[in-house]
Amino acid sequence: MQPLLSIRGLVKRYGGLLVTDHVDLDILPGEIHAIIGPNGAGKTTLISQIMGEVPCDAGTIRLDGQSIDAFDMAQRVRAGIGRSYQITSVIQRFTVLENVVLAVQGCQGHGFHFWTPAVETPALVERSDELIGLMGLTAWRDTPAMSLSYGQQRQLEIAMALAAEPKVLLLDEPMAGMGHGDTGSDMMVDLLRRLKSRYGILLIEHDMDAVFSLADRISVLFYGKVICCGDVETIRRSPEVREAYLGDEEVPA
Ligand SMILES: Nc1ncnc2c1ncn2[C@@H]1O[C@H](COP(=O)(O)OP(=O)(O)OP(=O)(O)O)[C@@H](O)[C@H]1O
Repeated sequence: MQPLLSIRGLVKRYGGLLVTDHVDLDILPGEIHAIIGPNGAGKTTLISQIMGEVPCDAGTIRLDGQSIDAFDMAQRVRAGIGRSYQITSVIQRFTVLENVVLAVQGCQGHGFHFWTPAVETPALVERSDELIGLMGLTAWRDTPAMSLSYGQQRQLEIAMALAAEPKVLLLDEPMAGMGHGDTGSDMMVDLLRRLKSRYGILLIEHDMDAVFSLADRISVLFYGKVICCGDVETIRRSPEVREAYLGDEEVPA
């Protein structure tokens, strides 16, 4: 099966610091590939390189077989790479629908027609409702974002990232700020499981319960280097991974 995203020999240096150390990584269609690693291992930098926000010092990135190395960020988004941010891009006083409509409108290149509010443009509303449904927010469609729970705001962010119709979705800590096993985090796990049939997903997450229940494959990053890549069992059993990252932590069953 051809990978949706294929990374080879990716390098990033900040002065003498090798932050991304010749990373190879594939995301297959329908796969959640998680990246775990201690703070400062280089996870966010790697995502930023894939997105084109941080320039690479060496290596290649292919999307669906096509090199995107020369693409800027906007071209990468158009080619099919989507990202949700740790820092929210939601407009708090807008409703769920208004936020998603704005994202869809921006991605579809609709101009602003001041005489027709975007929320009254049927094609935009239809597509937005689909994304709102996909992210489990239909009951909150007309609720201002500021009245949503933290977890629902993260769901809204992902709905907005999906507006660009990505092939690959890069998720930077979608469970951040939610407690282990709270309803928001359980809900997000269910939603991501549903999304993976439609998108390849690269998941950065510190919540190990979530990672172990969702990931098809896990790459462990340590000082910028992938020290182990495999399925959940391989990662759980790897003495190298335990030593480097999991330590003596109780690994979820
Ligand atoms: N612009 C920069 N200039 C210099 N060093 C940087 C820069 N951005 C990141 N770094 C360094 O690169 C390393 C990797 O950082 P990065 O944020 O990618 O790690 P991370 O694994 O995402 O960490 P966390 O889990 O805490 O989010 C760190 O040592 C960080 O200090």
